[in-house]
Amino acid sequence: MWRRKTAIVGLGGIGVLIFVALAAPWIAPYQPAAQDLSNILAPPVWAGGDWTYPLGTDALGRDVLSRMIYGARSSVLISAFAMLIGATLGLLTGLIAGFFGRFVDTLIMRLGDIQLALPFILIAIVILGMMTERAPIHLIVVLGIPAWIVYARVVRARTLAEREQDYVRAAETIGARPLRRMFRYVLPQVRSVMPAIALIDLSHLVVMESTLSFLGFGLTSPHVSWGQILADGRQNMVVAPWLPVLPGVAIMLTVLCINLAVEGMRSKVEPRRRWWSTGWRRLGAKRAAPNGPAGPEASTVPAAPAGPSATTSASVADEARAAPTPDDVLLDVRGLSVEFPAAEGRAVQAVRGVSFMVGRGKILGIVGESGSGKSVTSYALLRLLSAPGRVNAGSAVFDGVDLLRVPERAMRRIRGRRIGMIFQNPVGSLNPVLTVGYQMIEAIRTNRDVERDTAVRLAEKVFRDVGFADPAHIMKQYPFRLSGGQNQRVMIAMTMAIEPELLLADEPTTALDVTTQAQVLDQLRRVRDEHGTSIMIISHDIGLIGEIADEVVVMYAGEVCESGPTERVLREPRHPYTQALLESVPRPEAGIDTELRSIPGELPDPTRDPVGCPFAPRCAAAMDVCRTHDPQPSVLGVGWSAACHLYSDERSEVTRR
Ligand SMILES: Nc1ncnc2c1ncn2[C@@H]1O[C@H](COP(=O)(O)OP(=O)(O)OP(=O)(O)O)[C@@H](O)[C@H]1O
Repeated sequence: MWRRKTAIVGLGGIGVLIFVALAAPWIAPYQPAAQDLSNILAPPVWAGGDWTYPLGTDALGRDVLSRMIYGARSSVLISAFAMLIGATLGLLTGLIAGFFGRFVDTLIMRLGDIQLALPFILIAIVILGMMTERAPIHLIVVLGIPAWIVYARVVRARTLAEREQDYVRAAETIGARPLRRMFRYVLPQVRSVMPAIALIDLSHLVVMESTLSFLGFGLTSPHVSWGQILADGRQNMVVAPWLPVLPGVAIMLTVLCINLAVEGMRSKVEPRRRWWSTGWRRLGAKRAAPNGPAGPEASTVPAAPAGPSATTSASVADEARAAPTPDDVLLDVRGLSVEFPAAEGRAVQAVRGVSFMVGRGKILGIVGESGSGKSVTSYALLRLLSAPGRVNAGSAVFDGVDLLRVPERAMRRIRGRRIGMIFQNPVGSLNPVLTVGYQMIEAIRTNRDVERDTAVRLAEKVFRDVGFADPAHIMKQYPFRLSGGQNQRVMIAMTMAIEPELLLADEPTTALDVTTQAQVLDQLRRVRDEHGTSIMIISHDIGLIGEIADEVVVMYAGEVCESGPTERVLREPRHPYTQALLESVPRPEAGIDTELRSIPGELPDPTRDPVGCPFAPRCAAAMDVCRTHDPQPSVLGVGWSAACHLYSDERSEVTRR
């Protein structure tokens, strides 16, 4: 709200300035060079002068008000046109450098470096000093051309990220020429950075133009600029102090208004800073790049959906994909595949054709050992994969919207606001230099249109809800002053305050002691029960998933090996991997003497496409077919399936080892 108000003030000021600049010939009472020699250094009205010259006159008897008005005209026109030249050159060169890369990029960027190393003001003085007559066009060219590098650097960086996007590659495969790809696919994504840079550049140009005029290298008479008025006024500062003050104040107010407008525009052109932004940062700066599947033309690999519609047949899976998602399903992920291209044309296949559903108001647990693809799955859903990771197949329909294909702008409105995330390391996910109260209020106000007082009250309420007896005290604390459990509860409180429909919790209790773990799980249940939030919780601890989840998805080597209602899967695990996972954690019903077993062997090399079942080399029940054929999910009960040959129709034809 505050940001919006300051932006309105800034834009209002700029609007007034533009009006004055354009209407100068009509609103200025005199010509700027007209002299009244009988009224030299007449004082302004507040210093005893009369209304003939409201701002007084200068040493040549010229009306200061008229000169200020015409000065605004010069300053605005010169700065605006110089900005347009710089922005156009910078946008084109940045786009070309980023898009074509290699030699072109090196050449353009080194030219930029050379230019930045040169003292701009001295060069401008030399060039302008060689001219006896200086009109606005001369200043526009001298100020405008060097500004290109400011734009080019930012545009290049954006272009570098954007050209890697699958939809740009897809355009290439359908034959779109480079210039078309550059202007039609990349340019619309990168141009959003321009308004904010242009405004910053504008304020810089206003100051530069005034500085050059002040130094005597600006416009020559009859043109007038604020810098010139300032320079003239300096000579009579003792007898007429208002003369240098008036243009000084005008320059200062102009720069202030532009900066206020920039501040407001930042929220429009940059992704909004959210409470979890530090969390994203933890994942690596490049994660924020959108990485949906390869555009509308992307092929999707048929994959059998798990859950209620899981079958053994790919064709039935296709039918299921076409079927509308039931109303009680909030998130429907089908055939999700993610890869990380590696050296020598290889790729880490982190997630392979994963399908699952998250019901409204339900908790889904995703379990599997380290490296099984759990986290990558959740990052893919939020389109926060670290580069060069990309989704190469699948869909993830969240409340009717495919998260993997929705435009990035719409995705920004979904992330945080509709889908929240809790990270493994809560301390690292909070900004260490801001109090948790500040971060909480910022989170609320970024995502909900409420006044500060309301946000504070809401913050106190949710902090109380997550078990802080004295919310006011907690809100004054910095994250490092709180324990891991307290920080995790802060993160949960932030999520509760924003009330997303879906909460992704990646190992939310890993760093916590058992008592605090229980408290955090309790909080998550309360979020579900009181707000109806659906939760997708990721853990390597199947015992923990058993405690909290309604449905469970067991992942191994990037694939779903078993999924279904938690109670059934944990009571009668069918997939040998699920069984092995359960045998590796203590269970109350197993008895005190039961020995915990570790799973022998290790995960297969993710850069190699596994032949047959990926778990076969570690599976005590492996059969010959397991080493040659990929098992398809077999339905075991309502919403329960396992991808294991033990339950496939062919099992009678194969020999147990
Ligand atoms: N940035 C990356 N570059 C290359 N490979 C990656 C990258 N991030 C993840 N992977 C690979 O993706 C696979 C799945 O990783 P993921 O982090 O999803 O596993 P996980 O089951 O969440 O494990 P953990 O519990 O340890 O986080 C692993 O083989 C991992 O090496």
